[in-house]
Amino acid sequence: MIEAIGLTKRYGPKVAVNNLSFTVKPGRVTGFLGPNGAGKSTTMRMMLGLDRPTSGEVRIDGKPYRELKNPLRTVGALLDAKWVHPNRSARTHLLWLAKSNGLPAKRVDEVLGMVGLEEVANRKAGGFSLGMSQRLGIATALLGDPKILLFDEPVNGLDPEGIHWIRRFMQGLAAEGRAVFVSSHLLSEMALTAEELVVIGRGELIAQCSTQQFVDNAGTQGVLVRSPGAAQLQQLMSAQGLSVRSTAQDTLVVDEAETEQIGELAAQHGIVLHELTAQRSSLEEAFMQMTGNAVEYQTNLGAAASALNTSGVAR
Ligand SMILES: Nc1ncnc2c1ncn2[C@@H]1O[C@H](COP(=O)(O)OP(=O)(O)OP(=O)(O)O)[C@@H](O)[C@H]1O
Repeated sequence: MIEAIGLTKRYGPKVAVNNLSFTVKPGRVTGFLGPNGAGKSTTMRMMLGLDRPTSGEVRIDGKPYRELKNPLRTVGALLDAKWVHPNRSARTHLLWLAKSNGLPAKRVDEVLGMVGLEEVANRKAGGFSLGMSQRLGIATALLGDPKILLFDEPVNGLDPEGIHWIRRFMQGLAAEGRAVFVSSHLLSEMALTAEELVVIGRGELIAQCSTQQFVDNAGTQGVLVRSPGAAQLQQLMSAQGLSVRSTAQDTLVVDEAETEQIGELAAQHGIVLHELTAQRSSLEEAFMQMTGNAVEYQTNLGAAASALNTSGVAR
């Protein structure tokens, strides 16, 4: 299990990560979601002891990374798939790492087999495609058979087959009881991969909840109404406390409303409707709105938070 507690990182005046607290539990894939520049890589580096927090701490099985007796046997990480000497073969790279960390050489063939690189194991890693490099990075992370795995944007730049393979592989690792923490800036990708989400925007926590909860709440609901009696209907809806905007002479958009409610109101007052359509913004749009605007534009904080009206959500 990983616990981030009040984690903060400043680079001069820039606050990259701000008072971030969350937990990563074993037996599931936890997605670490946030747009580019949100602070995901900085957080992961602090988790691995590669960057020192300005304040706060990360505990891995109750201890900071630097106090782990056998770090590679506890935590495996893929931060940068191209971090391999280009003239070394995949096998030599893994053997060198295994040797320098007191791990048995036979583990190298095991991990090469797990990621499907046996046939190219003696080729120079410099000539590997991005997908092969990612597999080698994953093999490296698995070398110490760790219970905790961190992957930073592992599917970036991969083709659909590579993405599918990594997704299934991470889910398999979680099914073995490992804690898998994987970052991405794509909600659609994480919705398919992760069971739990930690969502950040501009360095701050927006939500930690199940993916299902997040997806159910992320798309804001509205209703589009077209009516020759739009002006009268707008007055009636405003009187009921609904937020209504007129987008054309006969067209209204009502936030956070249900079609039934509006249809019944119109019927009660004999107002003719030409159209009554439920609208749901796309998940990715809702996510960008929450993570992009929530922190920078304080006036939008309420709207962003109400879109996520769940108990596991930061406000
Ligand atoms: N060494 C550094 N010095 C100054 N600013 C930094 C440094 N490292 C990161 N930052 C800034 O901190 C913020 C968070 O960066 P970080 O790379 O952690 O975000 P990210 O969510 O991983 O984004 P990406 O998906 O683009 O990698 C960014 O604004 C970045 O410019």
